[in-house]
Amino acid sequence: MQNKPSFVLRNPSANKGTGFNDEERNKLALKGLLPPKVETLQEQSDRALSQFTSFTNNLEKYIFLNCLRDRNETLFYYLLMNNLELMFPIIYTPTVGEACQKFGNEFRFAQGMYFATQDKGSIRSMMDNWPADGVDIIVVSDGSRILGLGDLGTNGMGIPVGKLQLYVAGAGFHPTRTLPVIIDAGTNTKKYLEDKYYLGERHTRVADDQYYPLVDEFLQAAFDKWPNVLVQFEDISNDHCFKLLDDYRDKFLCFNDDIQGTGSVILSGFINSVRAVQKPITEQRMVFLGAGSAGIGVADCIMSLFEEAGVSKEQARKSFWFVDSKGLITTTRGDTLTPQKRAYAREDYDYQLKSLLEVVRDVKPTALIGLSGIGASFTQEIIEEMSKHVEKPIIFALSNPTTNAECTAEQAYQWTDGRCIFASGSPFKPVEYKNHTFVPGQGNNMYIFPGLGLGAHLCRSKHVTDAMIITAAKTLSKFVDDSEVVTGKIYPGLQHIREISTKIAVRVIEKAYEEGMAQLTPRPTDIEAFVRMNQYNPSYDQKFNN
Ligand SMILES: NC(=O)C1=CN([C@@H]2O[C@H](COP(=O)(O)OP(=O)(O)OC[C@H]3O[C@@H](n4cnc5c(N)ncnc54)[C@H](OP(=O)(O)O)[C@@H]3O)[C@@H](O)[C@H]2O)C=CC1
Ligand SMILES: CC(=O)C(=O)O
Ligand SMILES: [Mg+2]
Repeated sequence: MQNKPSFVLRNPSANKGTGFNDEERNKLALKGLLPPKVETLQEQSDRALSQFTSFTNNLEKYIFLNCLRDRNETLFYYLLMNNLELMFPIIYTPTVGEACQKFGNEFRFAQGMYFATQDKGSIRSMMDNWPADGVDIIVVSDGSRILGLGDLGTNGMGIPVGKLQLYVAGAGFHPTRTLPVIIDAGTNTKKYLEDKYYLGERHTRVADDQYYPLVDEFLQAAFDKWPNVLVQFEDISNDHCFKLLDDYRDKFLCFNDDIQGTGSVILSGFINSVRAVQKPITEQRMVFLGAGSAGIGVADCIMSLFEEAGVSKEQARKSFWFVDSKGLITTTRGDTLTPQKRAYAREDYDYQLKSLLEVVRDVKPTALIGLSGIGASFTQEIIEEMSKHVEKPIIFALSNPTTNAECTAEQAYQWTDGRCIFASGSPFKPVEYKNHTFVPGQGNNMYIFPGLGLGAHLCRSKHVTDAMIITAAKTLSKFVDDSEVVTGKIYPGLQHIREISTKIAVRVIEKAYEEGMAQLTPRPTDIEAFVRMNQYNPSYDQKFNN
């Protein structure tokens, strides 16, 4: 079967289905294997869209799209790129969360690679099994913190798969050169260990003395096999993700999306919020609910605004209040803080504040940033309390998926009487309130990582630096003009993601040359043209050079 030319119909990267023309059908011995009509990509896409919309259930839509991708990659990306706003919430948050939770039950075919504890010592040779010629980008998770849904073990594979689909549609990585990876170090979620359909190794998570060598072997193998690859760490619990980033960020081309990608996208939203409320960063009092990878990553990025305003780090830290599962993080709380929390722990509290409401009463924040994974934690009482003291409250309910959002868009607009600047991690529909339509922004790292990754990869950057993360944020913020910002719009529409990613990639490449990180020589004379030339666009006559 594999040797027959008609096998092309079973190869998603080569398959055109009814798009094969008569000449191709003759040459590839496809005559009789397809219905007579030769269709254009647009005609195929119209049919696929009508099939997609016929499903009433989002998980079925997710399965439909992934099965389509497995049949005809070009058609899948063509459809996706022409229906971004309709389909991103399916292949990505929120539906991807449900798909991960039900991964074992809904499994149909394998995507990506799995490296489990039993594979220790063999990872490099296993990589030779990957069928594609080369790999430019890997998204790797160990499934330990999937969105706000907790430890899903190998069920987390939906996240690297979805993020890479965004890398292709959003930035233009070539689909055949992307590799989703799960490091299977076990799961501590009893439900999955007892689920007969669970597909991972059936044991609790291994200890650090097994975990770190496993990840190290994976990284060494990946960079040995694909020296120009970029590795994105994704949804890895905070007991490991900070150390992994510290250990490898100056060794390999890699970054952590939840720390740095989220930091960048929320910095961008914050830059525009400051424009919208017309109060400088130095007058902002920010309360964070959640001091994990995302919360700390965001604060570290927002710190750059203080630095630019000439404020010392020590002084700037006084504008941040962090609340975790034990309450306000202070140096006097009596527990041992991680280095990341210690950096933002308040030194000026000789009393303890246990709840977010108490903190909001005490601090009178101008901005409330939710990265806790705890749905509905911004209650009416909390938001109304905040609104008493600030004309235009900045409310970011950033946890994913939608069920884990700290509040909904509708609640935020209603409880602030339409005065807030609102963003969420998963999309909310526009809200009608008092004869006004409010369009909530989606503060999600999907606006950053595709362009950041493309830029860093194309110029063969040695590493991903903080300056690149900040540049990406600023580039994104400029996609919203002053007339939009005054209406409370802080993020551009998703339909512009290609253009945004292209500009981010250009700025990242420029930064990489400025910092001496770019290894591509000679430097392209026209960087934007160089980026555009290397972007994948789904078409049946696509010629790809990289
Ligand atoms: N919009 C976006 O682009 C992104 C959104 N996210 C979302 O942010 C959320 C958090 O992600 P991440 O930071 O990586 O997760 P972490 O597990 O690293 O951090 C979660 C934080 O929330 C705190 N927390 C948990 N429960 C409570 C509670 N009841 N009250 C107060 N604080 C609590 C934890 O406290 P403690 O430290 O005490 O355990 C911890 O500090 C997820 O839902 C994720 O989907 C993440 C990345 C990007
Ligand atoms: C968006 C994302 O990366 C997360 O929720 O983890
Ligand atoms: Mg994530």
